[in-house]
Amino acid sequence: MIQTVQINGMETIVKADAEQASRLVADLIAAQVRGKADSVLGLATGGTPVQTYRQLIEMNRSGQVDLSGVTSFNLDEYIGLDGDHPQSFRAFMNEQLFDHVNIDPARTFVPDGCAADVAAHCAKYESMIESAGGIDLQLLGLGHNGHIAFNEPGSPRDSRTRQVDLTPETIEKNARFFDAIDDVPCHAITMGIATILDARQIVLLATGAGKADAVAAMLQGPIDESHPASLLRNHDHVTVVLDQDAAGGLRLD
Ligand SMILES: O=P(O)(O)OC[C@H]1O[C@](O)(CO)[C@@H](O)[C@@H]1O
Repeated sequence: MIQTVQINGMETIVKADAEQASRLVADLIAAQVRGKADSVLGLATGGTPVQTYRQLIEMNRSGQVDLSGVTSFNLDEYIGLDGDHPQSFRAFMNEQLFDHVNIDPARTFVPDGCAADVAAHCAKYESMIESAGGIDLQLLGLGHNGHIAFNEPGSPRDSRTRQVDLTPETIEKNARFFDAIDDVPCHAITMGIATILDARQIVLLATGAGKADAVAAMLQGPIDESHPASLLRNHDHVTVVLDQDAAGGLRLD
């Protein structure tokens, strides 16, 4: 089943399964880069984009997409983990994508979870994005509680890159990547809602039945800071890519 629908102004594409949804997202990223070799990509971590990154690796190896001119900025990083820590988002990105494609490592940026002056680092991250020309395409996952990046419920719509506290729910969900829940950092650096909304195009990928409620609230609930992903409806170029399970809570009439 392939279905493309407009839901409250958001182009929503429902694919049969997570693999097909991930392939479509890889195709959208590749199309962006083919159209503009020096594209600035905003990238995400978490379980959701892993298959998309595998597809991109394959496409890069087979010459279907050249990432040598691309600059990337990741959404977030745990406070207290340096880039060598196996559970840091920098290590995740290196393992899942950067080490396997021809992107220039010097042009891959992830917030520094061990920055001595976090506020100054966040301000610099914002100015680096601006100096790079802004983000052409921002890839997003979706938290079960509606978070985007680490913008938890209640995050202000005008928020920019900053230090945040993680909710107990997010810590619990992300504990699967750590040996023990007590190892999960309680704080992170994240791009803000306004930083994300500055991207020229946003592609949000959500898969699995566990995301169905968050997807329905994002697309068909109130636009409200209590569900940060709903604020994406204030952007005019968002593509939501779902598998059937993640679309299961939508009213499609
Ligand atoms: O893709 P997952 O692992 O379900 O995570 C969803 C979201 O949660 C985060 O991992 C943060 O908790 C985001 O980076 C991601 O978009």
